[in-house]
Amino acid sequence: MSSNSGIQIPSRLPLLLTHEGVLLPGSTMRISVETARNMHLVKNRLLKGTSLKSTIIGVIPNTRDPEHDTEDLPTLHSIGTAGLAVQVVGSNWPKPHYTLLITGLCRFRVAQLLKEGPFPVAEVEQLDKLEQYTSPEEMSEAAGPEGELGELSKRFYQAAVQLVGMLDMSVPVVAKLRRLLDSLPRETLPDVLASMIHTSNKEKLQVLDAVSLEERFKKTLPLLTRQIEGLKLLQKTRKLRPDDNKRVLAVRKGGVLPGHQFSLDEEGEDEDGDDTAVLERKVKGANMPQPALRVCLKELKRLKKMPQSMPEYALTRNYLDLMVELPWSKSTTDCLDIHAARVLLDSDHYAMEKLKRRVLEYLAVRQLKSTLKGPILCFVGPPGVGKTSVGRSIARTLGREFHRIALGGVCDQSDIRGHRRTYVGSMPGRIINGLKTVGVNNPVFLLDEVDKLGKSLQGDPASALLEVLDPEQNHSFTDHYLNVAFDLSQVLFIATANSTATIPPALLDRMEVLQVQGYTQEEKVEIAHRHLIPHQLEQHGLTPQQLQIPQDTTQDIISKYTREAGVRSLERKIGAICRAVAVKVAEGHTVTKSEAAPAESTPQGAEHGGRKPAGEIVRNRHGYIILCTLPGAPSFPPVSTVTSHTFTLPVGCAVPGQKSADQCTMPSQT
Ligand SMILES: Nc1ncnc2c1ncn2[C@@H]1O[C@H](COP(=O)(O)OP(=O)(O)OP(=O)(O)O)[C@@H](O)[C@H]1O
Repeated sequence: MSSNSGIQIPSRLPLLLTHEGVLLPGSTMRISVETARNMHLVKNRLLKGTSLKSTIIGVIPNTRDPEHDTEDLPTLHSIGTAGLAVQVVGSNWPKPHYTLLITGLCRFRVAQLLKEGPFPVAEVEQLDKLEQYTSPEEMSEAAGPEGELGELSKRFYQAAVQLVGMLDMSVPVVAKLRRLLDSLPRETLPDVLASMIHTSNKEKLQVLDAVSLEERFKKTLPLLTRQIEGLKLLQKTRKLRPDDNKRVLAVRKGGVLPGHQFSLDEEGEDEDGDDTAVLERKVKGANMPQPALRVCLKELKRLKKMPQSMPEYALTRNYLDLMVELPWSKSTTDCLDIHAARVLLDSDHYAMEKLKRRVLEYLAVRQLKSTLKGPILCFVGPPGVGKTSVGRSIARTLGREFHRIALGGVCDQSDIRGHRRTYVGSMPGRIINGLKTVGVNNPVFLLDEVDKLGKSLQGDPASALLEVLDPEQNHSFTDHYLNVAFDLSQVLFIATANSTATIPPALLDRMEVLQVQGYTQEEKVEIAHRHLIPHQLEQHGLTPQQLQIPQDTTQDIISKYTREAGVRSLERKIGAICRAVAVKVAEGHTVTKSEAAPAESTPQGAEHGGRKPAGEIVRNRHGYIILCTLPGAPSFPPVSTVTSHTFTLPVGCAVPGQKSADQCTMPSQT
């Protein structure tokens, strides 16, 4: 249907190729500008042009697979829609990006491609009549009341009225749509309705290609009927099960209403409605206290009224998601068996009697009084004495969740208390985040390195901790982001510090300080053999048969290789030994007869006067034995003194006379 009368579009149009759908005349579409071609069009034509003519562009559906779209121009679909760019939104930072709002005017056919770059320009032939106004009567007259087109347009109009009648007329946009149906020329109805109802891109493309009006009516009428049937089914399902939103969704997803593009119809609103309905159910089922529930319901009400495209929608949604995820009344049951707790604590850590006693006391009182508030303990001691790891062990003993909050270097109070929601990128603080992570309201929170909190212009995090760590106040801890109180009284807070000197007095006053002393040499040897060596062997995939470390060797490592109150370096040294042995094991060294011969008979043994040189790993029949780790120092005990009873490791021992000549130097720690 060529147009000779009415408004004419320019005969040369710049072309915008889009993957984002099919623009039909009479509808408006938002198109994101991504390709270099389209970017040039926006920059050189839309942003530079000053006349109305320069805002008219040709929109052509890009039928090439977006995954394989390249710089070169694809084969152009022969029919496109001339559109008016009514809005160009975008920014040049961090990289140029634009979004166009385009209103479709009429169809055109690409007559000839005039240029390809930087953006394509084509000579076009206008296919639709573009007039200011054609009344429905004029249209009927033109088609003739008895003509097939007249009949088709009448049926189409009636179906459209039926469809709109099924929607909720109290919604302003629906009422407007009803008025629009009467005022629009009927020839425009197929395009307008096809862009509103659920149609796939392929179906829209067929409507676009239907140049003859009759064909267009024929193509869109079944789509309209399908939408009506879908709505009927939806309404029937609702009547049957008014509350079962899932069923409604399933009906939709089942293909009654295919396609998932933008539409003004009821379904779009429903999906949104379902989403908020699910959220509402979650809010009501989150068992939150009344004040928090009130706030949530208020926010939910606002959310329902907000369009999804509004930035605040996402913020409110995130807030509500967090609120429903928080463990307002979810807690774990404490394991109050004192005997089992004692065994567990002893199996995890050697010594540390004071700490263990305090935990058992807490357990005992909890047995007698179930509403006991969580104490706030502060373990103070030198690095590596097991303050952090005992915290983890306490959580395990109590059967509670464990969460560690590293406070070293934190200098912003919003790290603890969160940001107010008015800030861009606002987040809850670490306490609320931790609760969300563990999902229960009675975890063990380890506030690690509380003495290393910093101060800055962003406030003093130590002051923010005052409320958290005050048993009298923390039942109503208010994070700035949540803006409602959360009860922290069941949380067991354990702080760790290397020294009390840098802890602000007000904070220190709220905590029960338990000093953890450094270990004696004997204690370290016990810790090494009970915990560190088995742990390191496991970490390096070695068995106790493959590496046995005599107590004398451990003592030597402790006294000559480590100078510390804790056992961290000791653990590292043992790790280094394990790595060296792991290399030997991986190389597949097998013990030969000569290797198993007594060391005294070997030249090396003689060279050292019967003593092993320093820093050696000596292998026996069963595996490897570390004799000494002192490089060059002659003070380690001769192998003959290493007997089975000197081993703490349960399996295997060095048997005198099985020393090997296959020796290597003690690995340096890496
Ligand atoms: N008494 C002990 N029994 C068993 N293992 C221990 C003992 N003391 C320390 N350890 C071990 O020492 C290592 C270091 O401990 P941890 O990290 O808890 O030290 P810390 O006191 O928290 O140090 P920092 O103050 O530097 O944080 C851990 O692997 C831990 O298991």
